[in-house]
Amino acid sequence: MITARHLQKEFKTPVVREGRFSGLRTLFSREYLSKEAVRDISFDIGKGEFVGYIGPNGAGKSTTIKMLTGILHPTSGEVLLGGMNPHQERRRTVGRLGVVFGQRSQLWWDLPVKDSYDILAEMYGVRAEDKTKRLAQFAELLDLESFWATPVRKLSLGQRMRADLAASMLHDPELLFLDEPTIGLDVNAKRNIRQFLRTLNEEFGKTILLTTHDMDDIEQLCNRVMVINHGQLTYDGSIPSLRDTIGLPTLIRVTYRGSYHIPDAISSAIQITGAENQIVTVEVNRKEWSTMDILKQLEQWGEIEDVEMKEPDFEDIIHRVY
Ligand SMILES: Nc1ncnc2c1ncn2[C@@H]1O[C@H](COP(=O)(O)OP(=O)(O)OP(=O)(O)O)[C@@H](O)[C@H]1O
Repeated sequence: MITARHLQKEFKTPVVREGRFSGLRTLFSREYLSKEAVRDISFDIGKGEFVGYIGPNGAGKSTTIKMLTGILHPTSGEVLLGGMNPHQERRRTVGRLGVVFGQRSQLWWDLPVKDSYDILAEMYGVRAEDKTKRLAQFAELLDLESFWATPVRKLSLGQRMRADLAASMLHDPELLFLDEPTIGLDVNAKRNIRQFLRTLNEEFGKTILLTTHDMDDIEQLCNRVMVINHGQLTYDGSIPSLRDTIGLPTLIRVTYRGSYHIPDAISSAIQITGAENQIVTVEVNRKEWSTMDILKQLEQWGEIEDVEMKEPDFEDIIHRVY
């Protein structure tokens, strides 16, 4: 569905001159600073995948998305969306993709929400009956009707995001690019948006590429994550294998019934981080040891009453990757 081959983007900005007539001298300057925003990125995204594209600020995410959607021309490399080059075959590819930027709206600020849909349907050549059918579907899934007639500028952020998502899907694209769709939203609004995205992916079979700084979005929605840092792809795979690669320890809290005894020599795979009253806390690397093996060890120390396990937070894992 999406193919990126050796994508590169270098930005050249003129060196800013100082002193008298600095603006004019900068304008005619032949000296440039170059910035390699994206360096030799390649990947394939198949139909129906839900992929998270993450990385620290300035890593090159937006630049990649702009190249994928045909807004920016790569310095070198190739992008194909469903076999088409989005830059050269702009009109055809635009019809197959939907884009949502959390920070910007594609709706008309002073018009009621429903008027924006009329304009977009016209622009994309959506037939009247398709528009009615899809809007009825989205109205139900996103509860649009309560602000149907409200001018976009008066919508709350959560309402605006729901309205924008419906707008991006009005022409029924197969591919959806989302840039921070839950930014600034409260817990409830985030949940609604995530549910809608899940429905689009699982029930409508849409292929989705999601850029976000919200790791809960990634963990809850994506079956694959790509990490970009300093313009390079540093990880591309599933979340469980990312956990394994980073290998942060799992925390196990064991409550013993009665007395227990921690032997002097224990496996180096187990680190004791606390032993107070009846509770012993250990950190274990589950890459080296299975849960059963660890529990068998802990059982030898005393009679176990209760066990609690805590996997490393996804945020902590990502912190290691960045
Ligand atoms: N038009 C441009 N001209 C010059 N440099 C640019 C331009 N657009 C982006 N850059 C630079 O390219 C690098 C990557 O920027 P990009 O916006 O792709 O990062 P990002 O990963 O989307 O960051 P964020 O998470 O902050 O949105 C940054 O150093 C940025 O300053």
